[in-house]
Amino acid sequence: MSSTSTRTPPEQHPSSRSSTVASATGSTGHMLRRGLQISPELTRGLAVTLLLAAVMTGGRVVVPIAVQRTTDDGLLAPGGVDTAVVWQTVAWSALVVAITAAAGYLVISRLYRAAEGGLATLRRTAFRQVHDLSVLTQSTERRGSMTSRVTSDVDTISQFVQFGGVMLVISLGQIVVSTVLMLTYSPVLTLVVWCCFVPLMLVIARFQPVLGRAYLRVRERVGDVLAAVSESIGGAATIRAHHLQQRTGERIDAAVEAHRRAGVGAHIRSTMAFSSGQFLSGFTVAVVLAVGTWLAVRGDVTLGGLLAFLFLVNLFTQPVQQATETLNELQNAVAGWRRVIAVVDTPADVADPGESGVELPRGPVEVEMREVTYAYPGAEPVLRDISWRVAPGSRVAVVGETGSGKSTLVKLLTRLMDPDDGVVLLDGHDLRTVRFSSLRDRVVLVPQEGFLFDASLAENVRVGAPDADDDVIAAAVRDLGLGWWLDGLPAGLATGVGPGGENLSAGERQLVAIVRAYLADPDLLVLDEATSAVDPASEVAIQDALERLMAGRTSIAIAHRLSTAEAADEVVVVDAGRIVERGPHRELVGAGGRYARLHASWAAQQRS
Ligand SMILES: Nc1ncnc2c1ncn2[C@@H]1O[C@H](COP(=O)(O)OP(=O)(O)OP(=O)(O)O)[C@@H](O)[C@H]1O
Repeated sequence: MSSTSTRTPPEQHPSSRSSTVASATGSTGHMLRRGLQISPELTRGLAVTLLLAAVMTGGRVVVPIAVQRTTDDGLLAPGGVDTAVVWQTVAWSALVVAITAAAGYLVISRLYRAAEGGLATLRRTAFRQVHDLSVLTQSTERRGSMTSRVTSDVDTISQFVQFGGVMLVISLGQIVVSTVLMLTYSPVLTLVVWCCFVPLMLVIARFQPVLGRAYLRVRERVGDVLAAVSESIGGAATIRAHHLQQRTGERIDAAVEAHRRAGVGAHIRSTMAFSSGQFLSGFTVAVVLAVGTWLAVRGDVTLGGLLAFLFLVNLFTQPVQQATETLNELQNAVAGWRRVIAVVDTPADVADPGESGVELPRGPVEVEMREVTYAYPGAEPVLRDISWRVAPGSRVAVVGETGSGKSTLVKLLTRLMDPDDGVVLLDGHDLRTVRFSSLRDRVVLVPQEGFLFDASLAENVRVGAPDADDDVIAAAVRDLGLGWWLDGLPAGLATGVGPGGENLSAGERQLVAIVRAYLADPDLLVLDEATSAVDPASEVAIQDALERLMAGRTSIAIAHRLSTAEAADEVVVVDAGRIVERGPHRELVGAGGRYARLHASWAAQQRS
């Protein structure tokens, strides 16, 4: 028996045997559309935001117009300085600037709200999906890498959606508005401006996929760093015990170095785009000044027109430069989106039939496997043609050598995975047709290495029955004959178990698992017996509590202890993925086969 009982987790459906989560493929546009589909908050109220953004953009052209009017119609008016025109223009400009500022405030606050809402939904969706993926998919993806998909990859998206997306639209609007105004002042100068900038735009367009790949590499390296770090923290005790500090340090260094290189590569590429934008802005202003002065001397533009034009060039070049930066953010965001969407869109390979599924009635369960075969992806079958029936209320011990397929059998019985061939039945119903909610109520898996949360004992056992109050929990502990244990704990049920349950002994962790399972009150108990040794007194307490837990329920235990096999109604011997012997303990010992040999070695071990 082991440290935790968990209710069979909700898993999803069989179609795909692929167990890995890579990065989603598809064009930037496709990724954006899919991202917006997953987080509808990002586009909610967008029309109003864009309208306000249009006001904000339109308001920006007031300065060049004001400059032109005050210069040409005010300061250089044919009849001398016209102060009325100057004051009037200044007053109007002040009003428009105030409105523009208010619109800007509203745009930004609306964007932040939409972005935070959308990203929270994305995080939640991705996180739930991580739990819906089969154990197989979860175990093939390194934990840190999976964590980075749900956390830091989502953060990269936030920078873009908080401002970049709408900035791109505002920039585009600003380019159009300034171009129209520039045309009214001087078509020739407008042509000059566009001629300077078109090459940059073409370069940027060609550069985007390169940047996209560079940022995806950065995201992947972030995942690698997190995976290496979390593994080294999780395995700290083993690392110390085997003096692996140097090797672990080297692995982390290598991951950090790869991340550094990827980061520098991406930033250098984006800086090249940014610097070329800056260079071209300066260059354009210089050319406009030269050509504009020549046109002014010829009388083709007024002084006010030229000054206004220079402001407009600034209005034009600013969003073009901004756009290069925003496009970088976009590529970074799309790289993050690719990795998160890959999680969200990975077909969960064990599906809940949901409302249309079967609701199993309460009472001891009959379990049956019919010609079940299972192979892990890309490997030979580890279970072949297993046919087996467990009568309601009976107690079965599954034994076999290490690697024979016992744990795989348990995963199929609790629907952590589905078989490739054959069927697993509970009370005659194919497990695939049983609602998860019903499965969770009726079947409880007590894994070998369960998880204890860094919380009180009460909170940890409440995993089995979330609604149980302290009195119910205390009563359950006493029902299991463990009152002495509870009474001896420093703070009773409020005792903290520590991270991973480290404040408890191995035996006590097993007791927590038993209480959890008892509170869950299942009809079928699937036990993966712990191999860790405990002191004789704890062993007796565990055995006694287990007896009480199993009473009146069907139970299937992977047995590592002789006593469990001896007490079972039936022993099933698994060897190389097949059931090779089955029957009551005494009969099998008498038969002198594989079980008899296993039993003899157990007995010898116990004597020694
Ligand atoms: N996630 C996995 N991916 C690929 N192969 C796996 C996976 N899990 C188990 N296997 C392989 O399947 C075979 C059966 O493993 P299983 O864990 O079911 O054996 P077991 O009898 O429970 O062993 P033990 O008593 O040591 O726990 C082994 O060869 C193992 O290497």
